[in-house]
Amino acid sequence: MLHPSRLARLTLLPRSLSAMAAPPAGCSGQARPCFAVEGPGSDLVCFTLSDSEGASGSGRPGPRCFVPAPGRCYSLCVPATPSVPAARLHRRLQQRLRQGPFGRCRVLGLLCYGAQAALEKGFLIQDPQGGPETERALEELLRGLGELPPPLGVYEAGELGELWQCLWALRGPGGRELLRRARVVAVEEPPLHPAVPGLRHAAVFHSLEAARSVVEQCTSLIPEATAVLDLVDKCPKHSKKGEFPVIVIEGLDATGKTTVTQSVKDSLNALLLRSPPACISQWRKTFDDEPTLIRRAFYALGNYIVASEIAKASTESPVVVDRYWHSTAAYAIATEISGKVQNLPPTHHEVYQWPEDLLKPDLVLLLTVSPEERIRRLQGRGLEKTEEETELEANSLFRQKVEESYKRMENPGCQEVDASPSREEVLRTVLHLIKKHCGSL
Ligand SMILES: Nc1ncnc2c1ncn2[C@@H]1O[C@H](COP(=O)(O)OP(=O)(O)O)[C@@H](O)[C@H]1O
Ligand SMILES: Nc1ccn([C@@H]2O[C@H](COP(=O)(O)OP(=O)(O)O)[C@@H](O)[C@H]2O)c(=O)n1
Repeated sequence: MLHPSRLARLTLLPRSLSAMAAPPAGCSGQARPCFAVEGPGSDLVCFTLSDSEGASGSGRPGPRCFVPAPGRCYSLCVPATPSVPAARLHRRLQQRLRQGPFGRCRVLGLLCYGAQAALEKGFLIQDPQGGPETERALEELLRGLGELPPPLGVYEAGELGELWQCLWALRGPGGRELLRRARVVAVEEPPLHPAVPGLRHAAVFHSLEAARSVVEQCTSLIPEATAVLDLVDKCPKHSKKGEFPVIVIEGLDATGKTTVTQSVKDSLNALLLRSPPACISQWRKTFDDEPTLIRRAFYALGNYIVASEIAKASTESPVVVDRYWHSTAAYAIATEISGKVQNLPPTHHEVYQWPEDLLKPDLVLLLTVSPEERIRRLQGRGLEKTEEETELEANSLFRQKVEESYKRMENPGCQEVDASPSREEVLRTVLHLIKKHCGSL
């Protein structure tokens, strides 16, 4: 359970995060918070709250589709502060909303700007049947979080067809207080996806220290976190590359990375490494089940461990690496940015830049195949699919966002290789590029 004093602290944003707290341009100047509902389609549906009474008040009519007639609609949000307790609270709510009385509801991701324009993350819960059960269950869920539970938003249609939000603070056993009642008014989708400004704090880590401090916050909650930190701390800091070339192979699952890295290893007499490294692979499942903040910090630390392995190995032979920082960043960006490819951070954005303290490879090759060929290869391989792989298959938008994020990476960027031809031809192309970029081997 989250201690109330901790919950209160979560609402205070550190100064460095003030940029992340700014409401999107489409919502600036609004006294009331803005909301953006994510999915299930590729568009964000954005709305804000207005003081004006009645259906003829300012702004476009509220997004009525939120409240399924004759059903009801609710929202709950928690601070998006990139802290382990906040991330775990969000995850806990997400898991609870998949169970029991919420089974009949549609649950959509919600991003909003709360007090002092601080970004909050939460859920819009659409109950198609209405009735008191869902509201009762939500209250119970929130009260179970401690003495200062996040408020509950209840949406209802007015007599003139307008949409209202009532925000309730839950007090004492069974008590509640109306914090505000305001009209819901649709606004334009902001030019920048609301999750973009926070990416560098919540999902894409640009220094060992940033990732390390997240995993350090987990040591009392996740026993494996201490073991990961022990391994990281044993690695020399600021590893430097040896004289032999270091080649990274990136790409979506089943694009041929394992096949190519193995053949390059044999052809060049190279050492083959992979990220995450074998020494932390046994804890992958544990961290994959954690919220983004923790999961991505784990993979980021894996890259620093691999960096020290690369540094050592590249003094003796060429090194080929199966996935590295670009994978960690591209998957993190694609999972955090909902909706269409256009919602990704713009090209040259800071999230696409290589971390200054991480050993840089000489060459990064991005293997690409058509979605159809990828699925054929996945099926041919016949291995059990991970949750993320299943999502990739189901969600071609997600796949496009991962691939586009890879392509936007800079310093070093990824050089694309069409991996659709035969294994032999792909290997020839890859060896040719290595020779061109890294000289004679
Ligand atoms: N060029 C290729 N043509 C046809 N099949 C390929 C080719 N490269 C790899 N495969 C097959 O596709 C599947 C996925 O390849 P793999 O190297 O395991 O991809 P990844 O490591 O990127 O997940 C494997 O069954 C592999 O044998
Ligand atoms: N360097 C890395 C490697 C993997 N990952 C994560 O691990 C997943 C893929 O790993 P995997 O071992 O299944 O990769 P393949 O076997 O498909 O090459 C991605 O979806 C990423 O979420 C990461 O974040 N950073």
